[in-house]
Amino acid sequence: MATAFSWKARLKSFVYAAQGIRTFFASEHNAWLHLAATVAAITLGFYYDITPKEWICVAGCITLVIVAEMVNTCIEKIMNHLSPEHHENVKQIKDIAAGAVLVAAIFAAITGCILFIPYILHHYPFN
Ligand SMILES: Nc1ncnc2c1ncn2[C@@H]1O[C@H](COP(=O)(O)OP(=O)(O)OP(=O)(O)O)[C@@H](O)[C@H]1O
Repeated sequence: MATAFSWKARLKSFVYAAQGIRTFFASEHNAWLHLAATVAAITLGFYYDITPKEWICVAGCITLVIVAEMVNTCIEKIMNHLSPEHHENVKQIKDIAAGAVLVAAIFAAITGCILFIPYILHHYPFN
């Protein structure tokens, strides 16, 4: 039977999720790289005064990559916990999860180039 709805329980879930985000950024080296890329993209966005639609693209890319990395981290931790010994299936699972992050990061990098290169060329004409 479902338990009764409780705002206190919902608030607790929110706090636990925030703890998860804090743990991710405090302990994962890849998270620091994503954070550095995020700061760079936001700085460029303000510097070139990009449009609201372009901000949505930037925010979407940042979110996509960070969410992919968080899910990848979860999969790594689950596999390390359940199957610490070497196994070919574990390798495939971990590599596919890492590949998902790479796909997201390539998409974000391509989007960043399409978005920012015209601004850079416009502000610094080389000819
Ligand atoms: N238990 C395991 N069984 C088989 N292969 C594994 C196992 N653990 C890791 N691997 C594989 O070994 C390689 C290196 O994994 P490892 O997690 O050390 O590096 P990584 O992906 O760079 O990790 P991190 O992002 O934490 O630095 C990857 O191909 C991974 O799939």
